Amino acid sequence: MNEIKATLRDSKTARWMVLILVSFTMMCAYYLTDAMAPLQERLQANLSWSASDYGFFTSGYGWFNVFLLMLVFSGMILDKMGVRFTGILSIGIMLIGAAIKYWAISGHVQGMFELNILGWQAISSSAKSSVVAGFGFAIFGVGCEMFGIAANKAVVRWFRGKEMALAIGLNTSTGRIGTALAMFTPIPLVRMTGDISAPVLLALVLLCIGMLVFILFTVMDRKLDKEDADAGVAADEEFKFADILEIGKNRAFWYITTLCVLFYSAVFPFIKYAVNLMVQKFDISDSFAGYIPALLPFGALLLTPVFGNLFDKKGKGATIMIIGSILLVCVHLLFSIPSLNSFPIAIGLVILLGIAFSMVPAAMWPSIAKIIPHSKLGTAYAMTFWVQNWGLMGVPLLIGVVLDKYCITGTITKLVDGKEQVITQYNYMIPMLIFAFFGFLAIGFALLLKAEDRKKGYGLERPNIKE
Ligand SMILES: C[C@H](NC(=O)[C@@H](N)CCCCN)C(=O)O
Repeated sequence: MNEIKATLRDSKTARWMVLILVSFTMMCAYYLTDAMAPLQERLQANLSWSASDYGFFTSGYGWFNVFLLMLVFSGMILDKMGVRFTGILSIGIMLIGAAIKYWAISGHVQGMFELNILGWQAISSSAKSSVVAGFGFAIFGVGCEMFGIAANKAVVRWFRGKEMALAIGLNTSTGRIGTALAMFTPIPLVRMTGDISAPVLLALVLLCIGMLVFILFTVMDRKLDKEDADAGVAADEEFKFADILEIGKNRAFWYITTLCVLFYSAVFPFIKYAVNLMVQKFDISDSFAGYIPALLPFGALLLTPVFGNLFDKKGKGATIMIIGSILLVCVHLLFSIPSLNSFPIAIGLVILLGIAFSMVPAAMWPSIAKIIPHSKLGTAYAMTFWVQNWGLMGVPLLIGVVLDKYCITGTITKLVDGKEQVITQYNYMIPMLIFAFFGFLAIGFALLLKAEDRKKGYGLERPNIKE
């Protein structure tokens, strides 16, 4: 009988160490993604952005991923070059993008921008700084998504057959710490420094530390490669174009992917407007408003591993996704009711949204690993992220335009950071109904997934841990 040699992967300490290293960088990336979200009002007042400019800038995250198919290339690079190379490359790309974004909002870009193609106004008059910041965010988005798939693949590599869903859940949770910090640290930082770009600068410094931490991970991962080679563990197959076709033929994959774009379209874009919603609908003071949406990722950060662990031990992955989607619809419908505007309701709804935001990701990402072979996992995650990026790109823009067109209720003049500023007021009912509609469709796809799993026997309702 062949003796199976223990590798670094079999050491609990090594596995969890790897998770800490990868997750720290994930946290820095997520902080950078949302560090400007609480500044919507200030960006509008200080840089003369409209809600559409803010939506346009925010949609920048997905431009290159979607239109230049950068996510698909990222998946190929990941499956061909491995997690170490892809991880370092992605952090480098994030740093370049974030530096451009910083430059754009720190007063170096002034004036208005219009793009006319043969007399047709392709981009209506927008603040130049929002266009340049959007361009930087587009580059950053390429790196951030590339890092996301590399991190998922790294975690699966180290935790396969062990605490896989728990580890993916913890990795995602650490990302959520970044999002939570991004909700409540930027406004105090701007107040302290008097500089609207200070949060982005802090995020850039954090990401440089993230790069160093990730380099430590590559040292451990290289060691595992060597041990695997010595133990005769076959290296992953290289990427082939046929993989895309093969993954594309899997109906369950499309159900998960469609569920993913719908669900995330109702969460990440919501986060971008949540601080403003708290100020304008729930009348929460600007300095405190960020703490409420921070409960969302904070709740998710505590509960994602709980649901990941539940999935590992008890299964019920598809059912968890159905319940999470139902919860999402209920929360957005309640947010849309104008008379429900008290402080406890804001807190309660955000906490419920945090629970939904833990359930679906905790079951969704490990489910992909259950239906797609490991060698094609990078490509599969990339394809899912690509479809998801249509939502991350389109929905914030849609919400910005809807706010400007249908939701303005007036303007008020108030003191912001010691200056009198004119602030546009919005009624958020229509945006919340749009988010609820996405959630409603997500329930349908979660149900289809459960039926497909029953038919094909993928085991999404069965535990992940092999006893
Ligand atoms: C792991 C997963 N990541 C994604 O869905 C990314 N495509 C989007 C990251 C956006 C960063 N704020 C997740 O966060 O659940």
